[in-house]
Amino acid sequence: MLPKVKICGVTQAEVIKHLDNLGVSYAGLWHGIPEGKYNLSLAELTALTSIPVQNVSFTMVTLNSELDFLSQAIELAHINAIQFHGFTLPSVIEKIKHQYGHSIEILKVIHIKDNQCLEGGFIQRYIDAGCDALILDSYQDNTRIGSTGIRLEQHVITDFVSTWGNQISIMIAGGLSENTIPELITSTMPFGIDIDSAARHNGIINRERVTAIMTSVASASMPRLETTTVI
Ligand SMILES: O=C(O)c1ccccc1N[C@@H]1O[C@H](COP(=O)(O)O)[C@@H](O)[C@H]1O
Repeated sequence: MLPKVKICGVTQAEVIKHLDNLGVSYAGLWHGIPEGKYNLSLAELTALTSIPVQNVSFTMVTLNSELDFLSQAIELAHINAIQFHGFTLPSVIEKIKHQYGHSIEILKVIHIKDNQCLEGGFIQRYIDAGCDALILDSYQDNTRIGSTGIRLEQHVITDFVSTWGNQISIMIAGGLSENTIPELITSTMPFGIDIDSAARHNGIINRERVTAIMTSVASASMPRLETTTVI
């Protein structure tokens, strides 16, 4: 199975249609990211998630852990998944899962700084709370919580996947592009990849950029043919 692709920070209806046609699995829509450059109001989130799609899961990306805020978005917009960025408590995830069950997929970002996992002691609790997948991403500080441009070192990814990959699906984020995807897929074959910056041209998500990413994922995932030398 091909790794799933999430493209993050969508703000336009036309982009949703492109992502859906290109076979992208998750469209990340920012809501509850104060002053975030792609942040959407509830009305904008509701409008974008009303577009009919075949493939894409509408994924609300948020730093907000307040239950009233989350419930309002779930009940008014047509979201399929929530990506909790930042330091959400496992109890919040447990409550959302308890209330909405399988209708909302939960992706929890696990932040890596200087090769250390900042939520190291919480991973089992996130899994037990009902998270569907974890996203490993690089973290700099409170002002650069995502899109840091810092790629995770391969040994950090390998260690994490070998420790937790038998319990939960793992996605990888952090400065990925069509140039770095092949190495990641060959060495790790993650459940999914999460991309923001590399999907853009002049700051706008671009069909050609996403096509390059999808092509890279598909070709890197093809089984290699063994060559036999006949003497
Ligand atoms: O980009 C940000 O500043 C940001 C802020 C709050 C939540 C998420 C944010 N970015 C997310 O980081 C990953 C990886 O992006 P990239 O490919 O490294 O540019 C993605 O989910 C972004 O939306």
